[in-house]
Amino acid sequence: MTDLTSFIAGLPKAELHVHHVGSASPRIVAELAARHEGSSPVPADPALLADYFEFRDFAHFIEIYLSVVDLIRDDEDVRLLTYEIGRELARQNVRYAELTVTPYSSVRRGIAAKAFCEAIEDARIGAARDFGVDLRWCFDIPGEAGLPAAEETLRIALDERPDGLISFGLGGPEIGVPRPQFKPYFDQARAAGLHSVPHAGETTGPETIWDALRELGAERIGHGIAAARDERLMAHLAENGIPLEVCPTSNLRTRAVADIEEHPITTLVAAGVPISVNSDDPPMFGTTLEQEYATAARLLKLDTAGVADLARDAVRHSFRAPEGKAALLAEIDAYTAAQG
Ligand SMILES: O=c1[nH]cnc2c1ncn2[C@@H]1O[C@H](CO)[C@@H](O)[C@H]1O
Repeated sequence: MTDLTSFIAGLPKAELHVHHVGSASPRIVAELAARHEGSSPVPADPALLADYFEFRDFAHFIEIYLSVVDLIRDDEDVRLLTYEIGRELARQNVRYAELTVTPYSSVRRGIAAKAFCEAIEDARIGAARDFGVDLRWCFDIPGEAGLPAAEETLRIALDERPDGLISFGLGGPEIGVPRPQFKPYFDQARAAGLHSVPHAGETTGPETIWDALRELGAERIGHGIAAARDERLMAHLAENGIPLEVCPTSNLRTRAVADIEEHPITTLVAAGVPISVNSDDPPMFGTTLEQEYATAARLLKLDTAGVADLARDAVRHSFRAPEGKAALLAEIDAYTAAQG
C-alpha cells in the first residue's frame, strides 16, 4: 500500500475554490513584478515572496492580494498567468477546476473585458490541449469594491459570457460587506443560468451564511466554516446537501482560524455537512491542493479510502456536466483499485 502522500499526489482530483490571481506561482509573480520593476511593492525575487506573503490579518491579506492584481496589466499577463495555473494543476493530477476569476479588478486596471475574456478562454483551451486540465470560471464580485463592482461583474458575465463561465460569486472581505445588497445581481446571474457560489462565514458568523443562502440563492458556500457555530445551520446544510468549499490553510494564514488543530472541518464533517477540500490561494498561503488533502486527512483521521472519498465529493459537488463527473469518478475508482 502506498503511503498517503504519494496516494494523494497520484489521485485524480477536482478543485472548486481556487482564485485566479491567488494561484499565481512565485515564479509568475516574480516575472510579472520584474516586467513592472520599481512600480510595485511586490518582490521581483521569488525567494523574497514567502516573507511578502505573511499576513497580519485578513485585511492585510486583501491588501497584499490586490498588490499582486496590480501586476496584471494586459491580456498577455492574463493569458500567461492562466495557462501556467493549468500547468500547476496538472502537476497535482487535478483534472477539473472551477477557477474564481475577478474580471472587475483587471478591467478597472485598464484591461478591456473582451480582451480579458479572450485571454482566459485561450488559456482554458491551451490547458485542456496541453495539460489535460478542464478549467471552468466563476466570476466573483470583489466585495470590497461594493455595488459598482457587482454591476460591472454581472455586465461582463452576461455580455461577454465566455464559454467556460459557469458560476457567479462574491469574494473579498465580509466585515462591512453585507450579503443582501447583492441580491439583484445574483438573481440576474442565476436567471441567466449561472450557479451561485458566494463566500460567506469565512471571517464573520453563521448569519452571513444564512444571508448567502436566503438572499443570494447559494448552491455552495465559499469557506462557510462559521457554520460550525450554529447546529441548526449545519443541520440545514446537511439535510439540503449544500456543500462548503473548505480551505484549511487559507483560514490559518488569514487568521480566520487561530490554530489548524482547532479547524472547524472536524465539527462540520461530524455533523454531516458536505464539504470539499480546496487550496484557495495556494502560493500566497504556502500550500498546494495536495497539502490541503494531507491536512484534511490528518485532521479527519482519514486513510486512503477516506481521501479518495474527499476527491469523489469534490467531483459530486462540482458543476461539471454529468458525463464529465462520471468519467472523473470512474478514474478515481480505477486509481484507488490499482493502489490495492
Ligand atoms: O479567502 C479569500 N476570501 C475572500 N476573498 C478572497 C480570498 N482569496 C482571494 N480573494 C479575493 O480577493 C479579492 C480582492 O478583492 C476578491 O475579489 C477575492 O476574489
